[in-house]
Amino acid sequence: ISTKTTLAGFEFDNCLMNAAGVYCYDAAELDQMQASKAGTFVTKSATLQARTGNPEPRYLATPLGSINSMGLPNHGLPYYLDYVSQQQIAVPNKIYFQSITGFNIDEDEQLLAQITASDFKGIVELNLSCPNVPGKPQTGYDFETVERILTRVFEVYQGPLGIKLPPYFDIVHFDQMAAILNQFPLAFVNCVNSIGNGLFIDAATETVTIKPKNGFGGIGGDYLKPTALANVHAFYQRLKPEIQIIGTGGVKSGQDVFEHLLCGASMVQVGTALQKEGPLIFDRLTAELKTIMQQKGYTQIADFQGQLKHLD
Ligand SMILES: O=C(O)c1[nH]c(=O)[nH]c(=O)c1Cl
Repeated sequence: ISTKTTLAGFEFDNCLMNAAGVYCYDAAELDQMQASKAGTFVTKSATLQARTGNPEPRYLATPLGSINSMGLPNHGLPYYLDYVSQQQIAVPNKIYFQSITGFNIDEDEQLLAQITASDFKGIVELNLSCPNVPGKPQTGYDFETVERILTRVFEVYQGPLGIKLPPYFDIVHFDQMAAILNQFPLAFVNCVNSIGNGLFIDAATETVTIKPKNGFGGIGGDYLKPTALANVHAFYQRLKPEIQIIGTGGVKSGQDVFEHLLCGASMVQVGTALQKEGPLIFDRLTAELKTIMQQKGYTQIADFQGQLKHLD
């Protein structure tokens, strides 16, 4: 039974990896991802300059998930390009993901120019959905800007590239976004980022639980799964077949992985549960997924990927 997958023309030994932001801030965390059963890793979203991010506390694990307002803390793009360059030599024949996010279209272009000038051979994940930079809207909710950015991106960058989208909650938005995305040679669309600007409070102290933005932050975990599956399936149904789907959100069991694949995902990312359990989670999720596949008589992901049945 195989859990390997293909994305952007590359084969991965396992269809599981981290979600950007989790276990990917520095070399120590990325080394742990490299040593895990994950098929590959994506770096923390990198910006032109290193950032310390928002004041702490800025992350809280809750019984059903997590809330975060990290504020894009990262070492800057050169740091991650250097790390990936080393890994391309140390662990060759493996394709890595570099997540990037600019604060405007010119920064996106500069980030891509740096990647082009480097020896990076992997896949770019352009993050259009950070909900936690005070004063900055989530680009993914501004459809005209998304179209403008993608037009410029594909004028300047020739390598495999996909985007990380926020969750949408309206069928018309799925239709409108898909119509925009189908114009571009995207390798993938990653659905979804956290649900932006949720609020988790402590009734005992009558206080919010994270410091930035009066306690408002991105919501992950169990709360997110039905929305994540809907976004994966909605875009799977609407996008041209050349644009594959990465499924992210609410994954903490092999069944959750199976559900994302059934909805149309080709790769599945793990965030909140990885933060809680650590990289050994990939051993557990892979074993649980294989058990489910075996019980159903499947030997490879293609046997059931995207085959979610409707009630017609
Ligand atoms: O606060 C963050 O760093 C952050 N947090 C998220 O939940 N999603 C993102 O894309 C980012 Cl960039």
